[in-house]
Amino acid sequence: MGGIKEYVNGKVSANREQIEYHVAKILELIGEDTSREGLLDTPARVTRMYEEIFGGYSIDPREALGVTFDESHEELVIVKDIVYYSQCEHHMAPFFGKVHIGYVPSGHIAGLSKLARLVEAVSRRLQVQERITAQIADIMVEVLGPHGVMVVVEGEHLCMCSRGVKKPGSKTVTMATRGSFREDASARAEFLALIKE
Ligand SMILES: Nc1nc2c(ncn2[C@@H]2O[C@H](COP(=O)(O)OP(=O)(O)OP(=O)(O)O)[C@@H](O)[C@H]2O)c(=O)[nH]1
Ligand SMILES: [Zn+2]
Repeated sequence: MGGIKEYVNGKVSANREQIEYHVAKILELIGEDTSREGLLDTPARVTRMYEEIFGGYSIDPREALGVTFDESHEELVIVKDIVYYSQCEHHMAPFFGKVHIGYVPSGHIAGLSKLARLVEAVSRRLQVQERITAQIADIMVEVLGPHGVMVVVEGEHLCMCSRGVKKPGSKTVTMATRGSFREDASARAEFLALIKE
């Protein structure tokens, strides 16, 4: 993993005026009338939306996970069905679904809400689903040093639904395993069974 820059580079708020200007330009270039009532506030609204949907750039995911406790529990912990919304980096179209995280602690446990904060920090960016999955697993390893981590991400990609290949309802499932989950097929099977319940 690299330095803090790799994760924290949020610029939307600092560049608000420029973003508004360029959104208005795009509206013009697609043939819209930017002076009509319904579009008057659209550049500012889109910019505010960007602050939200790209808010992950302003958060270091390692800090999001930062609150940990020393605890001797060394059995599987799962937080499942964590809803996320992200934007695909190829089309800037939304993709969204659920993240399931399982880990076997080794001396440190994470505050449960912090796992959801970690998901927010890595997903509210331009992303690909595979990278969200791997980053969550790698940051869990880095911050908690667990015996093992397994992450499953389910996603529906609007760039595959409303355009292009047009296959609404298709789901992408990605998985990352680290440590004990990589070596132990029965641990993977146990995790997969528990997230299905
Ligand atoms: N692996 C992966 N691919 C993604 C993700 N999000 C979008 N894509 C894909 O990125 C690819 C970009 O392909 P291109 O051929 O460059 O773009 P395109 O011409 O718009 O492709 P189509 O979507 O097939 O129309 C598409 O196949 C998308 O489905 C993701 O999270 N992971
Ligand atoms: Zn896409």
